[in-house]
Amino acid sequence: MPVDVGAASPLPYPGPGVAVRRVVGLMSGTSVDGIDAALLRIDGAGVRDLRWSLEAFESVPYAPERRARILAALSSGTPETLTRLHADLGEWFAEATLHLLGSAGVEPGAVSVVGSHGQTVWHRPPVDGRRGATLQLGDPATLAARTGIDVVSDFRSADVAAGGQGAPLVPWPDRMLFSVPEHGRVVLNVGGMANLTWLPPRGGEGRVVAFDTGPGNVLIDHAAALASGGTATFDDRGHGAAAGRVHPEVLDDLLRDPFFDRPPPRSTGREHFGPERVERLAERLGLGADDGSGWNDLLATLTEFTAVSIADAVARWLPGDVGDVLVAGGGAHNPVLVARLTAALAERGVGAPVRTGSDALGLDPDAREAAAFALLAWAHLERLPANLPEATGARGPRVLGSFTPAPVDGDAP
Ligand SMILES: Nc1ncnc2c1ncn2[C@@H]1O[C@H](COP(=O)(O)OP(=O)(O)OP(=O)(O)O)[C@@H](O)[C@H]1O
Ligand SMILES: CC(=O)N[C@H]1[C@@H]2OC[C@@H](O2)[C@@H](O)[C@@H]1O[C@H](C)C(=O)O
Repeated sequence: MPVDVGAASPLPYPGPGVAVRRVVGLMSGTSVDGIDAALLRIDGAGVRDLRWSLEAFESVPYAPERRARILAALSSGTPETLTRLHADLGEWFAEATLHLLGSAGVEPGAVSVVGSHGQTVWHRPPVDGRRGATLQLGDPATLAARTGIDVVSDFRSADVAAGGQGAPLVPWPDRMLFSVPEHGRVVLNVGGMANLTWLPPRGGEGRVVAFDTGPGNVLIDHAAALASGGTATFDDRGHGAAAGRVHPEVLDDLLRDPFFDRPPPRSTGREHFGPERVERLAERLGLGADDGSGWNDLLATLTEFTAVSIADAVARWLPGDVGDVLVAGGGAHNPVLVARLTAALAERGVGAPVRTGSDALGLDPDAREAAAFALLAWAHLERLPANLPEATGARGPRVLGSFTPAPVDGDAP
């Protein structure tokens, strides 16, 4: 797919570049459901004549004990458990990369670089003049050693060091992947958190607007886990929510969160919208282990909360025409959430079609973030700044990521 992203690199292009690259992108998101791995083929050396195609994609779910370890480390990790997890995630990311390449029949030697987002442990945006801080785990040296491929990781720190939020970072790839000349559009990710990118029509005036809307599936997931005694990790296709009734007063309280009044740039994470909130709500509603319909009401309330907070953000903060809303991320698999979002948008005067699926996006919606980190790694190799300061609040454009070379003589275990 040819793209013209409109903005040339503000930095000098360093050299002739490499005409065709294969690049792997890895994402372990705030849902902690698994590792998404995408293999992109990128043709062209500069940003203006870039062509790309998704050659392979795999989502490798975390085994329950691995997921439990990550969640425990995120909520109450010690220096030791976090350090061990950093090393182990490096091994797991390498496994996922080699598995992806094996399935695609591509030799590691044919891959230029792996762009590895890592697992966010903590994300503190800048507030009241205090700088932000963010940390993603997943040792890049281990990943480079096991795969024999150079790695770009730690994508958020340069933006944070420049006074930015360090998130969202998908807007730059989004502009390449999804903008169209005919109309403006919203690309929405409903993962653990939810974030959106508003793209002005390609080639026209207007700046990209992007920010975190608030929670995605994180609260719904935790309610589903509590409701099932730990056997479920999400509300499959929204069945629980569909069977429940919204608690209007709980919904109002949730929507009163000051985060929603904060204008962009803004970002958030599990530190703010996390499982503890659900535990407090379950206590407030007096939900016991066998209270099936009570849990369904909570699932309905949290699903409504997620949908309404996204629709409010679209209606409140976007500057221009919304021709359509493309939904990516795991939330696209929840028809109840998508239906509630469509209705909430219409209630706010946004009648744009809400579209899910590969036909709408032009690639597998579950692959969007992993593909984005492949493009961000490519941008690093090309020395292209890839944060959008208007989205993150950074003082200026920055080349994102840290480079870890693979050992020259290989180092497989
Ligand atoms: N069949 C389904 N029914 C309902 N929800 C689903 C289904 N499949 C996936 N999901 C939801 O999608 C979530 C995973 O989404 P995704 O992989 O996009 O999140 P992530 O990348 O971890 O998050 P983030 O984008 O915030 O980093 C699951 O935790 C679940 O809530
Ligand atoms: C700190 C962090 O990991 N943030 C994630 C999270 O998941 C969704 C939303 O919150 C987004 O801001 C971000 O990820 C995407 C990939 C981004 O940076 O664009």
